[in-house]
Amino acid sequence: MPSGEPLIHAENLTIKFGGKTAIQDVSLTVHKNEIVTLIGPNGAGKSTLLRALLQALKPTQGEVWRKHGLVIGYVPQRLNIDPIMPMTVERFLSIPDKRPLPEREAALKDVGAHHTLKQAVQSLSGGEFQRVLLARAILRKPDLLVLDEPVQGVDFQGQTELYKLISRLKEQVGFGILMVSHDLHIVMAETDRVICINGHVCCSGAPTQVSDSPEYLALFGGQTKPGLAVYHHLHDHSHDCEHDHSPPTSSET
Ligand SMILES: Nc1ncnc2c1ncn2[C@@H]1O[C@H](COP(=O)(O)OP(=O)(O)OP(=O)(O)O)[C@@H](O)[C@H]1O
Repeated sequence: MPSGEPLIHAENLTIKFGGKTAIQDVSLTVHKNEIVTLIGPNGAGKSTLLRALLQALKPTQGEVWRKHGLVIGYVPQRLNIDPIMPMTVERFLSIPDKRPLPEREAALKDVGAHHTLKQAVQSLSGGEFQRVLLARAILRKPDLLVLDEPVQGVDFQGQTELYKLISRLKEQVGFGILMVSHDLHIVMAETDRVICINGHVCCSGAPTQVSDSPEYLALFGGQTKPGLAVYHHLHDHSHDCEHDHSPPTSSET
């Protein structure tokens, strides 16, 4: 059981786009000092859920509760930087909130990317860019970090390093962390709780519980090269859970 205070709680969230149900009856809580990882196939509703938690999207049903005064640092899945207009990391870190330079430098040091300060954002490697995005998020001094696939485009070695870094930041600062990942194997070691969604919550629990479960083995048992395979939740297995596991369809309105 998580020992930290609850930071954010989603209660029975259902989100529909027109007649199409993206997520149905999804509940989750993230506490201080824990890492919760959301996994699920493409189109499972992970980003939709994050958007609702970030209050960028109003749920069709259900509610989001946040701790009073909660500050969230968000690392988006994609960020398009204009390739024509060079922008240094130093300047990038002052958007949208301008923090004093020493704070920006300290955030970059925290994520091991201080050397990039004067570099153009467009010239960074995938791993460096993810670290800079992380620095920008922690500059807000958040209680909760929300990371939508934080290692996208980063090689295997870099992914492991980034997850270790995220975990270290959690230990140092006591953030609550909610992240989306496709690569369960690598993220496992650094995660306190895994929630598998495919329109609804399929399974959840501590990584060891999940990884020992028949559901998990049916899904991941055959993967011998962690991190190299993209996770696909095929749903060609059975769960112990009693609810329906088919993805939501437009008829589920
Ligand atoms: N603004 C929108 N309008 C209509 N449908 C949407 C909208 N946003 C998301 N959807 C649909 O909701 C479903 C869930 O999408 P979402 O992006 O949340 O999935 P995801 O799990 O984050 O996928 P991925 O792993 O590919 O990023 C998809 O079927 C998607 O097409």
